[in-house]
Amino acid sequence: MTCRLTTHHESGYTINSTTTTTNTTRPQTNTTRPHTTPQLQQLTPLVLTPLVLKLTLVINMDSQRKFFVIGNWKMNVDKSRIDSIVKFMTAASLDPTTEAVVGCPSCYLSYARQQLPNNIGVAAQNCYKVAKGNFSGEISAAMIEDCGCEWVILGHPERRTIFHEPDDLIREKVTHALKSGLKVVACVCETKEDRDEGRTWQVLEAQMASLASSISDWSRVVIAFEALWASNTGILATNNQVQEVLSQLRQWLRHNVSHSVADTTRIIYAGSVSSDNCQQMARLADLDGFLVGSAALRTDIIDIINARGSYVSRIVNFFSEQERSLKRI
Ligand SMILES: O=C[C@H](O)COP(=O)(O)O
Repeated sequence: MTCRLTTHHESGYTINSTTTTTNTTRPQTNTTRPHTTPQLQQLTPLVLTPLVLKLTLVINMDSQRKFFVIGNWKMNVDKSRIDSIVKFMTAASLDPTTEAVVGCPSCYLSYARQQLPNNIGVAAQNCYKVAKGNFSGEISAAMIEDCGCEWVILGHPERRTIFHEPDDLIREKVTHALKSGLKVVACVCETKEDRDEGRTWQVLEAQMASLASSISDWSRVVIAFEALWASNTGILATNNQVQEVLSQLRQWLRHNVSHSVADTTRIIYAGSVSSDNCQQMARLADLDGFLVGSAALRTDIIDIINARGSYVSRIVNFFSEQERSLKRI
């Protein structure tokens, strides 16, 4: 007998439990309890024990979208702070099923790359739209690669709001970065005014349309949505608010790019993500990771990198406990 149980969780995980027993028919005897259903009869210890012993849990970690966490240091580090962050990140046990990256100021890109192990990527926090020229104060995609880094964050909400970068400029930067071979964390965001005035989706849709027109290879792009009103304001976005936007972003990709891009593109959330809220959010169906600011400077980043793994561990532990209980019947 082969029994396949599939549970699809809101996180996007699928747990397949496959059990196999021999096909021998057990003779009916009077020892069968009269009030048990056929299903319960199957669960008698004699049958159950071999079943449970042969239980294999196959965790399909939605292999299409590897969990992605980027800790953005912004302008808050120097070499000594980088050293201390590197120390606690390298000492920790990081979930290998999460892709972990740090966002580093341009002057420390080489330094951070040299200090960090290869399982932690390094991203620049911005770059310009051309390879070289007279653009004082800017850096190019080629320079980022020359520093040994493979990621760049573009259209960060602070670039959009403080430095007034328009959609067109961000689009040109994304086009150039991808053409140069970098991978891009492309950000979209909403402000408090956008939300209060009910134009969240209108604003995000315009940003997405502009970005999408610049993206030729979606496999090298992660979309980051930031609720600016929930970043360092003391207000936290609820899980429902986050899931609602992420789901709309995925639907937008489905309708305007392709089903395959919608299914495979990672969409991550930013806005005061910390040790306290990351595990709850890691369960959201359309959430594939986090863009983290202030918590990336603290050991919180370890919990955040491990947030989805911890959720899976809890599910595995749950099944193990069930197995132990059934053995005790
Ligand atoms: O780059 C990170 C985002 O701006 C979020 O920052 P935060 O986690 O401090 O709110």
